[in-house]
Amino acid sequence: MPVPAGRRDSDDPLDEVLRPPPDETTDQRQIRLDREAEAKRISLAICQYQGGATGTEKETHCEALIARPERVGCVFRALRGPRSLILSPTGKSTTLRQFQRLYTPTAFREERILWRAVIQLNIVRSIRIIIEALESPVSPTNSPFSSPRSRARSISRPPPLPSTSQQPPPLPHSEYYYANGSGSGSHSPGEVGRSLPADNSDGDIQFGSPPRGQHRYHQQSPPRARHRQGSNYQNSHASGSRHPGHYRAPSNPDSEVDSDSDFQYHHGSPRSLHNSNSTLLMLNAHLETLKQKLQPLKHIEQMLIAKLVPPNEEEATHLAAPGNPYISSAQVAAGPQTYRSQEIFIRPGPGWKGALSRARVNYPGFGGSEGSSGPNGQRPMSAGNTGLETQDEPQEVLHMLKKEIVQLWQDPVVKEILKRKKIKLEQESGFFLDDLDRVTALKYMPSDDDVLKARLKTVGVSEYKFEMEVSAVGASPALSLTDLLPIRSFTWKQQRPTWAPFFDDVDAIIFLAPISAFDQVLTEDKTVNRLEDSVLLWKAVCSNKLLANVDLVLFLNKCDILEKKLNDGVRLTKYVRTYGDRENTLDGVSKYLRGKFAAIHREYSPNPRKFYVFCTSVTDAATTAGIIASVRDMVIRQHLKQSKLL
Ligand SMILES: Nc1nc2c(ncn2[C@@H]2O[C@H](COP(=O)(O)OP(=O)(O)OP(=O)(O)O)[C@@H](O)[C@H]2O)c(=O)[nH]1
Ligand SMILES: [Mg+2]
Repeated sequence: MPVPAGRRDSDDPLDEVLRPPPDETTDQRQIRLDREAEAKRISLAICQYQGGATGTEKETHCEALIARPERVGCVFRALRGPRSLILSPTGKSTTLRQFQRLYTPTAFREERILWRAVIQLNIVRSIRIIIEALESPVSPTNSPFSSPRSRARSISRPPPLPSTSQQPPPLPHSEYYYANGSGSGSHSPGEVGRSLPADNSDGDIQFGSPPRGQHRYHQQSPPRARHRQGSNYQNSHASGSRHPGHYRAPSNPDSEVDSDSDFQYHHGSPRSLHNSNSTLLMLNAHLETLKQKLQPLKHIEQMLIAKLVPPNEEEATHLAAPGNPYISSAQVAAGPQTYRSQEIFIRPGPGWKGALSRARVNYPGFGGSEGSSGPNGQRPMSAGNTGLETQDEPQEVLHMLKKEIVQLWQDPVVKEILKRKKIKLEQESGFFLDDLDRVTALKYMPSDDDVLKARLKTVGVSEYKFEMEVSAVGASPALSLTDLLPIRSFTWKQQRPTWAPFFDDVDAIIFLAPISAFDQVLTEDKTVNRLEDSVLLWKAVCSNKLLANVDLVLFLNKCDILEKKLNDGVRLTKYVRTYGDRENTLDGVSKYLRGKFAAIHREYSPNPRKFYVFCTSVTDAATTAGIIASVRDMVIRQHLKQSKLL
């Protein structure tokens, strides 16, 4: 029996839904056919990409898509698109930038100039941290935390909730659509590691830790240099004092804690380091002069903050204590804080970029004879006009002070003090002091890697919808990614009810565990090892019933920093007792941790589900592109499966 036009001879119940309406007009028919053609194009694009890979699973997937393009079109258009959530204490925004690089390479390239202000701010921050370190005394003793001699604590016992009555404010939610454009992107499938080493079959992992409540704060007289008049860098708060109120700021946030902390000379005695720091600063007139010369950076910092924070934002400074975005600058002002314990933050979304674009046109000379301004005085965002010619005072000042910045950073006394204070700027976010020649050049244009390395804290929940640029290679359907607040294992329970709506309809969770942080403690609770916190959080995510059917993608992140640390001789076993005497290499450590995380997933997941794990350095554009493409594929595949189309 012939099948009527627009009908399919099938007993598939979806055909009923997809069938064109019997009273379809010619115009409606045309619209439908156009949509189907577009859906087919997208499907084929996915398959072209996937066709580049091997594996029957992918081939089957492609065949299924090609066989039913109109159905796929229905999913992409009528239903919600693929969605995933990024959960992590750190690395979320960088991962989002990687997705942007892949999906909208032209937009990514055009926005690079806007990141110059962030990089300038990162440089200024590094300098101010150094100066603060010079001005504050060095604590003679350190926490015994993580000593091999301290007692071991199993991660199965969660840390107590912090004694805070502060409630998070309502979470702002914004949606950010990356516009279509033209450009290209390439990607290759990354490794999906599901095999586990036999000796890592259980999730038991033990960290060294001090007895609870043992925090030592040392209030010392500030060195005389801090009281010099005229220094804009004076910090009126003694570093390391106990903080009133809810927030207990450590004396040395983000510091690594090492029980073998005694200061030792390795290369003889540089200058006069044998006495106290105040003596040191007094004797070191050279550093004092440098400090004075670098004073304009304070003004530059204020300028940059004003540029980055949209004018309609209430908070003028947006200084937040790390890990605790709810500490406002007003609260910060009320209690002693070190400069280092605070960080500029922005709300997620395009706001700050808009503010920055507008700020650029306010510079004298811009939009004049160069003819570079757009129709409304806006700087046109085209690759041809990058804004590099625009007068940029912060860049000029950094360029002018490059020599002094280099001298400060390379000064042996500075190096020793930083070492003594366990401040490893080169391992911290937004570190550009080793690239000063390049990044302080007057016509400096940030590279892709610079944009990924730049640090700009975001506070709030944001959903980003990535739509592939038309000409991007390997086009795929729009993908939504939600960036949640920075989370800690102890805030998970508190904030989970607020996040529950975001868990709904999610196809995958991308979880980033910064495994390089095995020798660091949380800023909020110096008794909790950062790796331990990630493990606890992972356990909570795996066991969450709302997420029981959601695929999990685990990024064991910051492998580049991990490798450097291991090569520097920092031993994992000192902090993770269960590591025993295994090889202290990137390969050994990542295999071990991969096994532990996988075992927790197996043990705690309410239902069986897919689990993918990658060792990543998400700041590395080259290695991450393939992984991101694979993740995108998985999310799309899971989405189709959830929609019962695969
Ligand atoms: N070296 C290195 N740096 C990384 C890696 N991943 C992230 N970073 C850096 O770590 C810093 C923090 O990363 P973000 O992506 O801003 O972290 P986030 O999760 O968005 O943090 P919040 O905005 O505070 O919630 C950035 O400067 C990144 O460049 C990595 O794999 N290697
Ligand atoms: Mg962020």
